[in-house]
Amino acid sequence: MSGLLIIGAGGLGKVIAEIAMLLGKWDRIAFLDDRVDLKEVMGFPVIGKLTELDSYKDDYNSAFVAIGNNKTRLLWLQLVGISGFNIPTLIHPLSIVSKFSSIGEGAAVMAGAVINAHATIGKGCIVNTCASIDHDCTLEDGIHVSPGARVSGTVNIGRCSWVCVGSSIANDIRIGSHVIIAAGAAVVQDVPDNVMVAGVPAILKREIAAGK
Ligand SMILES: CC(=O)SCCNC(=O)CCNC(=O)[C@H](O)C(C)(C)COP(=O)(O)OP(=O)(O)OC[C@H]1O[C@@H](n2cnc3c(N)ncnc32)[C@H](O)[C@@H]1OP(=O)(O)O
Repeated sequence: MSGLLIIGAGGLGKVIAEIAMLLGKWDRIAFLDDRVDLKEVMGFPVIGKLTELDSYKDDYNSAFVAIGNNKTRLLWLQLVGISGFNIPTLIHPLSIVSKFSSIGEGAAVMAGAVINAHATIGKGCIVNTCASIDHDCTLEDGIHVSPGARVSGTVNIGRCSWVCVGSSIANDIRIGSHVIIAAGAAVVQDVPDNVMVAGVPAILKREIAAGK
């Protein structure tokens, strides 16, 4: 047994802590969070700030980044790797994940999610509650597929994109990097990099400045 440090004690951190608890692989779980007043979440201690990461390496050999912002999550994932922590993949026991799929380090699959055969999920991705990723999809690093979103077969999604709650993507579609697909959208054609699309069918709503 060993220790798991969860980076970020917000909503995502809580869900991650519960999955880690259910998996039973760690004998202690703690958070790092920059809110000075926060001392405990769900019975797990908040033991320090994010910048203090390195000082906890002796007591916690694994770390998981639970930061909602996709770019920030990937950045911290890189830092956690450089610091030499093990980076687990956290899969809720009540999700359905094909043995023919692959899921990158630092990614999480929440309760009720389904990942079908030959889907590839990148590092630091979040497949949230009851979302589905169908066969032959490729999700690059740092993507968040929000609760109840549906990604049909053979869809490619670029780095750090956000598929918002309840949206759907038709099969054989390419979604660019740093894209936001708004809540409830139905995407039926390819989407370029750095845009927000919304509606049924989804149309371009605005551009997103590169790097945002
Ligand atoms: C466990 C969890 O909680 S995980 C988190 C889950 N959360 C989500 O999935 C977030 C869902 N949020 C949304 O969908 C939001 O609307 C966002 C993030 C897309 C808003 O993005 P923004 O770029 O800030 O959109 P903004 O408010 O500037 O709106 C831009 C335009 O898009 C429209 N728009 C925004 N969202 C939607 C939508 N879901 N459907 C249709 N149109 C929309 C706006 O009305 C506006 O239209 P207009 O230019 O014609 O007036």
